[in-house]
Amino acid sequence: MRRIAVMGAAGRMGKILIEAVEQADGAKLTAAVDRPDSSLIGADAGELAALGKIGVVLAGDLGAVLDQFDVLIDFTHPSVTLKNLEVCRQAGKAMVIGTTGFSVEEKQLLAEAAKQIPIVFAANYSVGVNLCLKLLDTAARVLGDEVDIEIIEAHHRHKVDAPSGTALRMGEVVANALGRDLQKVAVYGREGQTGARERETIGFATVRAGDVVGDHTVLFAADGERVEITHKASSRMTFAKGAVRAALWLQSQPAGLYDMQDVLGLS
Ligand SMILES: NC(=O)C1=CN([C@@H]2O[C@H](COP(=O)(O)OP(=O)(O)OC[C@H]3O[C@@H](n4cnc5c(N)ncnc54)[C@H](O)[C@@H]3O)[C@@H](O)[C@H]2O)C=CC1
Ligand SMILES: O=C(O)C1=N[C@H](C(=O)O)C[C@H](O)C1
Repeated sequence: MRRIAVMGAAGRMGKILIEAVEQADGAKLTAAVDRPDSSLIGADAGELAALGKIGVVLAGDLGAVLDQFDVLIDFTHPSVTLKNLEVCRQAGKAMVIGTTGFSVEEKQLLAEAAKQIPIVFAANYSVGVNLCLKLLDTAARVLGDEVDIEIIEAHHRHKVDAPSGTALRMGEVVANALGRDLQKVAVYGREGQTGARERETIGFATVRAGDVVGDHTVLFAADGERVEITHKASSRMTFAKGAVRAALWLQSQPAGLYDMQDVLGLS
C-alpha cells in the first residue's frame, strides 16, 4: 500500500486530492499538511474533503509527519513547494509536484533534487491535456512555419499565476517542434501600436473569470484555414486522479525528473 501525504490539503486541489487518494486502489492517505497558521490545523482531513472522518489530522508542519508517508503530492505555491523539496530530498521521499508558476531558475532546483529522489513534475495531470501535447507536437511539425500560433487560456478568478503552467508547456512543445526558443519568441499579451505580427512569435492570451476550471486552446492560423486544438477541464478530479496515478507509478522508479508523459507512456 502506497502511503501518500497531501500538501496544501485545505486548498482547492488539496481537498480533491484527499478524495482521489481515498478512492484509489493501492493508495492510502496517511498525512495531510497545510500552512501552520491555518485555522483548520487539527481538523480531520476526510471532513475537509466532505468524506467524513478518516482518522488523518491536518498538520501544519511537514517535518512532523515525515515518517508517515512514502510520497508527497504538492499542489501549493512555488515558494512552498521549494521548501518541501529540500525536506523531501534530505529525507529521501518521492514527490509529485503540480504547482505552477516556477521561474526557469526554480525549475533547475527541481532537476537538481531529482538527482537524489524520484519526482514527477507536470503543469497538468489530466490525460486529455497530455494527449493534446502529443497532438500539438504533430500539428506544429506538419503546419510548420506557414501558420501563426496563438495560445489562449482561461481559469477561475482565484488563480495567481499567468499564463498558466499548461499554456507555457504547450508553448514549449510547439516551439521545440519548430526549432524555436520559447523565451525568445513568446509574446505575453498585446496593447497599443504593436506593429504587424511576426510569423515566428507565439502569442499568449489569458482570461481570469468566475469558476472556470481550466480551458486551453492552441490556434494554428494560416491564410485560408485554421486548426484549433482545445482542451476544457470541467472537474479538478481529472487533475487529482492523474496525480495519484503518478504517485503510484513513482514507487517503481529510481531517482529522476519525470513528467506525466512518462507516467502515461507517451514520451
Ligand atoms: N498540475 C496540475 O494538474 C494542476 C496544478 N494546479 C496548481 O496547483 C497549485 C494550487 O492550486 P489551488 O489548489 O487552486 O490553490 P489553493 O490556493 O486553493 O491551494 C493552495 C493551498 O496551499 C496552502 N499553503 C499555502 N502556504 C502553505 C505552507 N507554507 N505550507 C503548507 N500549505 C500551504 C494554502 O493554505 C492552500 O490550502 C497552483 O500552482 C495551480 O496552478 C492546479 C490544478 C491542476
Ligand atoms: O490553477 C489552476 O486551477 C490550474 N492550474 C494549472 C496550470 O496553471 O496550468 C493546471 C490547470 O489548468 C488548473
